[in-house]
Amino acid sequence: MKNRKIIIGSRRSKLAMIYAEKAREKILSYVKNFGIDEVAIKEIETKGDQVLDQRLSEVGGKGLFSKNIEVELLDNKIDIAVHALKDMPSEETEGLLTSCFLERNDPRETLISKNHKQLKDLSPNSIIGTSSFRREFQIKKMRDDLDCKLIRGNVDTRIKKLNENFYDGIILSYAGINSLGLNQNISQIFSTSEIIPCAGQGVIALQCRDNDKELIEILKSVNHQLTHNCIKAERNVLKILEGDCETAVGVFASISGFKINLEAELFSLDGSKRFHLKLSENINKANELGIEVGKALKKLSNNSHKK
Ligand SMILES: NCc1[nH]cc(CCC(=O)O)c1CC(=O)O
Repeated sequence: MKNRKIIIGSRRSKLAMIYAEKAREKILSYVKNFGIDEVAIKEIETKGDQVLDQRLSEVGGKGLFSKNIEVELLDNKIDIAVHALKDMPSEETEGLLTSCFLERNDPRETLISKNHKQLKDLSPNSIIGTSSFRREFQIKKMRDDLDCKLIRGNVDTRIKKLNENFYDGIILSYAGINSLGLNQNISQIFSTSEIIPCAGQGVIALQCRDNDKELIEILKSVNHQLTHNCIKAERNVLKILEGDCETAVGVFASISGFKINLEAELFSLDGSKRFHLKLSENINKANELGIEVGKALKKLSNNSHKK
């Protein structure tokens, strides 16, 4: 390939731009081998950024953050779309390919609270800001007196709303806060078993057109294989459950030696029932493990997780 310029498209938010820059640097460290001249970044506004007063599931569900960016990719206006994997629907858009993932950032969930209190020390009936049913049910599992209220917006907007006393605490991912350099706000970090993250949390995904052979080759060398194995397992659980943003499901895969461990929990639609599973497989069976756990959870829930 000669003198090709690559354009990366990403959401306009500060965090998305940091993710795009990470992807850019990673690609640049490989391009010498591929004859790429320049890697540019283009900011794209998405519906998920525009509508800030409703739950994502109410605005229109799947792909709110990714759709506009995917359209630009299909229209040849950009060459690579960078997404926070957890914001992507579990089914791939026709004509596109997502098979390159950067090494996972810290996948854990954190509490940011007034006066740096831990969850157990919050006053009775405190208000937690989250727009995710998964986080709501997981928090209530630990403290059933707490009240969860909708919060939307970027990470910094959410912290601002906490400081304006609309909430006593908010739950955010470590990866986002850390990437923005806002760690000093963190009051508590939960282990991935205390609060099982959502599938793909902390993973940056690079998507391209499925017929862009040159780029597919480059992205193959950029891809972090162990992360790839983990998210295959995690996202297969979502596929089997046919979940959307309203599905309250935590899924987390980790590698130890030649094993891949998958822990998952699924809640019924009203949050009253919890189904939990933890299984291990040989690392080259990541796909199968995800399917197995997904099917087992589906059976346990007897479709109580769906409308
Ligand atoms: N849905 C919002 C979102 N999408 C990606 C991240 C950052 C974490 C990540 O990259 O997985 C966040 C914020 C959060 O959950 O704290």
